[in-house]
Amino acid sequence: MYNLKEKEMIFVFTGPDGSGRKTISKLVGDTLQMKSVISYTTRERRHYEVEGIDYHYITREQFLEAEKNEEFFESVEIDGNFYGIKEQEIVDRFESKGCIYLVLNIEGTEQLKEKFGDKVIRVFVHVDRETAVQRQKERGNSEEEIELHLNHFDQDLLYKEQCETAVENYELAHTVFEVTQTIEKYLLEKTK
Ligand SMILES: Nc1ncnc2c1ncn2[C@@H]1O[C@H](COP(=O)(O)OP(=O)(O)OP(=O)(O)O)[C@@H](O)[C@H]1O
Ligand SMILES: Nc1nc2c(ncn2[C@@H]2O[C@H](COP(=O)(O)O)[C@@H](O)[C@H]2O)c(=O)[nH]1
Repeated sequence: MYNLKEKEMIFVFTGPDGSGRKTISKLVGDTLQMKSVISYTTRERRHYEVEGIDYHYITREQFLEAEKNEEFFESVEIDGNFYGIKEQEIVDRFESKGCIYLVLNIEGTEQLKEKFGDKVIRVFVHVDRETAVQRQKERGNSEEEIELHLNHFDQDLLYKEQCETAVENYELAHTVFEVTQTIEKYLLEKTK
């Protein structure tokens, strides 16, 4: 397992599905010139997703083989599908910059927090249940998928209290501004 170096940090965007983590993290990452790493998943590609941009879509066999070879930095099973981030890709990212961001479910976030402590800053993004459902419907998620997400919505919300920072995501520009400022503070602190 890769051990983060002294000044290396990971910002993890977490929270319930549909809260806007991917959207916010991308905009904040672009603003701060901070990059992410694309996850591998065995989940089927949704019609609006693109291979190599949203995920790398692989078979269960490929995933299990990679797991056997200890290629994953972290991995989880969610609603019957596997998700993971390749360690080598994390190492490559850290070579070009000392901080990266990831968008993870709560279990994966907690795994990294336990391993790396203060080097992991958790940004919890949240909206109310109705808004999360509405956004997923508008984006074209199936009813079944939304239902699966809702099964752990309330449980996911409880994790907010444990995170280093939390933000409500209603007005996009405002949320991005707030999160950018928060992350900048952590980055400034790191350079001291
Ligand atoms: N502030 C906002 N106002 C309106 N729509 C938003 C806002 N933030 C995100 N969205 C939209 O909501 C949908 C879900 O956002 P996003 O994919 O970023 O969420 P997520 O938390 O990563 O969840 P998931 O894992 O389900 O994708 C997207 O269609 C996105 O464009
Ligand atoms: N722990 C990890 N969580 C991941 C990874 N890639 C994505 N995710 C999270 O999984 C759920 C479901 O995602 P969906 O795209 O199928 O709706 C969501 O919370 C993602 O943020 C990963 O590599 N590890």
